[in-house]
Amino acid sequence: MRITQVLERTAAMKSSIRNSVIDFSQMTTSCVAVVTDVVRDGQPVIGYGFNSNGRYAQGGILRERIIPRLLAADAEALLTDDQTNICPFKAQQVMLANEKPGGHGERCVAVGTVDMALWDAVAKIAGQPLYRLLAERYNNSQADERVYVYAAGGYYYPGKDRRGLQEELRRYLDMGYDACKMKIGGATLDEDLRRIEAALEVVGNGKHLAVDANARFDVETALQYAAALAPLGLKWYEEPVGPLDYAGHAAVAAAYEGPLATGENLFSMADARNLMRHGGLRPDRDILQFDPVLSYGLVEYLRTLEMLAEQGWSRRRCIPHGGHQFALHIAAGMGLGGNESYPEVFQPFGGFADDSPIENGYVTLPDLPGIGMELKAELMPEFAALVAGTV
Ligand SMILES: O=C([O-])CC(=O)C(=O)O
Ligand SMILES: [Mg+2]
Repeated sequence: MRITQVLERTAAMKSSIRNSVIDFSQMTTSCVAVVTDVVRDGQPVIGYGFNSNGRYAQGGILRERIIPRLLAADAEALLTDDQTNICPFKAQQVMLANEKPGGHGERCVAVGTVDMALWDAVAKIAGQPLYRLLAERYNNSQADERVYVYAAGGYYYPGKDRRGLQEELRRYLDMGYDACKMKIGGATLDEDLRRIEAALEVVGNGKHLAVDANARFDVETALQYAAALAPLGLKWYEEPVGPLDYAGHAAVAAAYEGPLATGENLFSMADARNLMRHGGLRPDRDILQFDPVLSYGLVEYLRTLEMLAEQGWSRRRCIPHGGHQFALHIAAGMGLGGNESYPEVFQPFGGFADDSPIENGYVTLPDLPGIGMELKAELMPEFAALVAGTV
């Protein structure tokens, strides 16, 4: 068997929402298809991937470096030793040939996007949903049959008032979510506190509401917010300071008793390890949000999970960023604490399979081999446009 083509295109992921640091009016993502000569049900197996959200499309790096390396490799260099399936670990070595360590830039996103498509193909070739394959290979066959998910939204957008925020969060609860996340840091502290109060009226109490500052604050402002948030007993306070400011995280953790969440902008096991070594985070309460797609893919994420175990952290503290089905499978297969969900934003990439209702904050995974992109009707045209006429 061999990989016959690796296709990529840029898709729009834009909307008028903004968090405290960026708006998403120009946001894009790369869609990737890994085409193989393996035939299942009369069709060649194709794996699909996209680059999560929050980082722009990676077309240049994909076209100039990553894809040519894969296509130039001997077929066997990308396969398992018994030659029956693709080996994402070997593929990662090929994709990262002649790349220096550290300073990850955006290549980690490009590699992670292809990695998603490779794992989709691997699971389809094996005839299994990805989460079951992962559980069998890496988690003593202990898959979670349902995964905790929370509804991320609560963005700022033009004309949106507190009532608009309340209506949005109410829709999430009506869909079956039991917790929501909203943005802070894009308004004054006073206005944010009024927004949070309005949100709490809908969700009931702080246990059902997380807030996300998107790394907007310096340490002093983060501490001011921490003091104001402390009495609310929130689910978590996310990215209070810059992702690489480990001492800043430690200062906030020392002052704020409630759970902190962070990690979506750390893009390698080595960066995650620095956070664990120096960020003052607490294994009994804090949440780690490393996104497997933004950070070199599942191959690297497995290294990160190993590192966390060495540092004495349970995998249940991990709730990945990105609201994609890939991380949902990883959460179910590897026994993570849950996964983010974007029920309304970042469409058509946000959200899970069309027929997967949320019940009391949990979602079950479809039985289809692979990741299940095919079960999200509005998403598939993004990939179909990529492969049309090529297979
Ligand atoms: O607004 C964003 O960039 C997304 C984000 O932080 C999240 O999902 O936690
Ligand atoms: Mg965030």
